[in-house]
Amino acid sequence: MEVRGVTWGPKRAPAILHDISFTLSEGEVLAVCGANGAGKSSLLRLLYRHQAPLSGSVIVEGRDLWLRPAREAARIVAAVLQEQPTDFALTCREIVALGRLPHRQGMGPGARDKAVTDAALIRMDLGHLADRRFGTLSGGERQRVMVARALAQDPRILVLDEPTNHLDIRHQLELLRLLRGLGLAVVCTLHDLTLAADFADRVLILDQGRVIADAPPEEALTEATIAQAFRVATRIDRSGGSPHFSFQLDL
Ligand SMILES: Nc1ncnc2c1ncn2[C@@H]1O[C@H](COP(=O)(O)OP(=O)(O)OP(=O)(O)O)[C@@H](O)[C@H]1O
Repeated sequence: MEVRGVTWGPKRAPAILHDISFTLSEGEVLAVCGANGAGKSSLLRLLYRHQAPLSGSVIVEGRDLWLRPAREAARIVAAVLQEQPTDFALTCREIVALGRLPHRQGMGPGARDKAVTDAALIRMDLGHLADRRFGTLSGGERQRVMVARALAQDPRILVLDEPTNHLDIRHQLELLRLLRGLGLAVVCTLHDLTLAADFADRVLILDQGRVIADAPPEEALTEATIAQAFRVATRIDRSGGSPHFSFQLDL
């Protein structure tokens, strides 16, 4: 994926994203970090073909994402969003099976659709919940269903908005390890800088809709960039295996 100079903002309002460019290679994991309102979710919406950039382009596998039909784009890019389906009467399996829609031939699901749906349920540790109604699941279980739906979509690029929300520590680590192991290009927003440092190949930091860093975690997550992006004083202890961040309000 190649993002070339994209700008976006709501109609008749100042721009929110300013001239953003970056590339994402196969198998690479990119964490997008930044303060509340920095533009992370807005940027992600351009990547899964939900919103078109006002200028610039998102090129996927050599072609502008917006020149591809929606169904074709959905076979390439899958998204896990913060908003979840409101159709609480559907079972887990039915929601995960929705991920197969861009691939389906003919009327109903075929044998491959069923096999891929089952594999995604198992992969997200949801086998025992497959026939439960979505509305009866806990927040973390619902989040895992949404990731399973995206996996069932069998995409080449996975875009996730705060995927670790609602997950306990074990499920956070399991999810991030799973994402790393998929071999897909992954873009995800993360508020937890330690998780971003441990899990991402690259960290892109947004500040007021502009990229202020796009580099491997140890280069991107510095005391200076964190101070600029989050308006907090930071000390980073890199003496252990993972960096340890401590924060103070006073700059
Ligand atoms: N459709 C819209 N109309 C007006 N303002 C919008 C719209 N979409 C986003 N914004 C504004 O753009 C800014 C960036 O929003 P965005 O949701 O991308 O931030 P974020 O970095 O994901 O924040 P958070 O960490 O709080 O989720 C915010 O100030 C938001 O209010």
